Amino acid sequence: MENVFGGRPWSGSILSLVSTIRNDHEVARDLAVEAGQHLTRLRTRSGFDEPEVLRTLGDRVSHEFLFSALGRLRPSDAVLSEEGVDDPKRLSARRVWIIDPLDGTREFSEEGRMDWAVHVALWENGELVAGAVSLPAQGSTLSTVDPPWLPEERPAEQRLRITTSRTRPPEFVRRLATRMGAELVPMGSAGAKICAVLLGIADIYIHAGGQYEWDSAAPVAVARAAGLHTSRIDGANLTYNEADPYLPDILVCRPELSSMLLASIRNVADLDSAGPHTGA
Ligand SMILES: Nc1ncnc2c1ncn2[C@@H]1O[C@H](COP(=O)(O)O)[C@@H](OP(=O)(O)O)[C@H]1O
Ligand SMILES: [Mg+2]
Repeated sequence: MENVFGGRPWSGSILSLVSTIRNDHEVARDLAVEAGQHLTRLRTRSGFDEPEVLRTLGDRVSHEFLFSALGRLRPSDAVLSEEGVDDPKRLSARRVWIIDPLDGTREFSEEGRMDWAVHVALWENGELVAGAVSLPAQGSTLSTVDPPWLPEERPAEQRLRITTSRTRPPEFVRRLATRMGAELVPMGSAGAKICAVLLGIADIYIHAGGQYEWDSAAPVAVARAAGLHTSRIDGANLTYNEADPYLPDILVCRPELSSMLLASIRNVADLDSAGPHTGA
């Protein structure tokens, strides 16, 4: 029997067609993984003698791969990328991919560091609906295809671990950690830090003082799917695909810690505004 195009029966071609149709979760995961493979090859080929060149090439190679792959796989969707020109069409688009082609660019250019990531998220009608963070140097990818199980709750007597920027930790996070008797876990890359909370390496990620939507969209999509608390540090919702993609602060933590943390953050902020001698 011939098919409508006069060729051989369909069975083989349907199977191969089905295997190439991926849902949005799988697209996010597969693209994050493949971009990570490009970055790993680049790192091996280039070495670490010229970190600035490696950083520039890394941002560009990964952005170009992701941008063209999304153009092929999801031609009707808009893209907001850290490394791309901001296309105003995204503001009226129903679906927008928010990507950070290389998060933790500084760490990527330092030999031996494993705290850098590729972020791919999909925003649809006001919500993050899919996301993936690949950690190529750690050999792992966390995604909404199969969100990770949260690790066991830690016994109350154990010190909480707050992961924060390795190179620019906000001063108030240091004060918060001191007041709470918590330990700081410095690390590069917002994605790597949120994955550290997902994997039980830390309990809390806090940032303030500057960041953009692409730094957190994909890891927040995975964190929410896994059941973590995600918000601004004043407890407000994190919203994405805003006209201005600046999203300067974030709190990600195990859900049972969120009320206590938001109250502690408020206290530290109140003390800060009361005067420098009261803050420590
Ligand atoms: N004050 C600030 N202003 C703007 N971006 C910031 C920032 N602090 C951190 N970031 C961005 O957040 C990501 C994680 O930073 P950190 O490792 O210091 O925690 C980095 O993304 P990129 O590596 O994609 O540029 C970094 O540029
Ligand atoms: Mg980033």
